[in-house]
Amino acid sequence: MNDSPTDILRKICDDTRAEVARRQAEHDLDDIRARAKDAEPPRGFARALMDAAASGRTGLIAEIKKASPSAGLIRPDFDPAAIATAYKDGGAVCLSVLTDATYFQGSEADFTAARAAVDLPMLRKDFILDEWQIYESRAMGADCVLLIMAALTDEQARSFEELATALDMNVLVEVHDEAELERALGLRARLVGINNRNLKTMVTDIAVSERMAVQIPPERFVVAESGIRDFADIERLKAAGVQGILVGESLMRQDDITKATRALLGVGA
Ligand SMILES: O=P(O)(O)OC[C@@H](O)[C@@H](O)c1c[nH]c2ccccc12
Repeated sequence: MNDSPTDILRKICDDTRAEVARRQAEHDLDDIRARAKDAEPPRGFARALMDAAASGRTGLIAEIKKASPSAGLIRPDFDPAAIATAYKDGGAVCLSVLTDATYFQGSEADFTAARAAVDLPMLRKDFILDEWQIYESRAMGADCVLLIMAALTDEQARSFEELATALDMNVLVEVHDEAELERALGLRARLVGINNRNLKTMVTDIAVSERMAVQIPPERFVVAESGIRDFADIERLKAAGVQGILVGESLMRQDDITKATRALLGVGA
């Protein structure tokens, strides 16, 4: 690994730790645990994806993303509830909502507004570095959390997965290369996400998913993430064994999100 101190992921993680410490000062562990216990029951995230795949469709996790470090502001007229509804009408089976404020201009309010607008299972998309954030995710109503192998030790990944599972959430484990994949396969998570974006260079290339999907054993469910733009991309990914996709930017840039989502999935209007 050639992690340098200027590595963007490292910087995001440092800032996230500081931000989490600020929030922990408002809600300590007992408090956030109690809120997680009282949260609305989980919606089956992995099940929704698997049902789609079982009926021959590529399960779309559509992402609500206002801005990103690589693209800057993506959607100025940002209404998470309206976008959630448009995604659902377009055929998304799950939603992902960025809650990181510093780099993605997201928030917990975006997440809860989207969740209230639709009945789709919800991924809380953030940089999870502390068990406190797992309770926090369930407390806001998350049905799935993302665990980024590049940001975690094996021990952290294992214990976070165990906690998320105990709270009845699913886990999407994210990998970008073979070394991370090998570590991820040591976990129990069914859902393995291959991030096409190189977090050091910010370049996306769906060939990363094509190369890696074939290395993932059939009992796992393969999700390709980032840089997916059209139906031709999906056909390429499907041919490589990808069963689900996570798409944000290319849909968030469209005026008519429902229409764009249908077009992406190759569904007639
Ligand atoms: O907007 P895109 O290129 O369609 O990508 C979506 C999603 O894969 C991307 O937002 C993402 C994948 N892994 C992440 C980890 C943190 C933040 C963001 C991400």
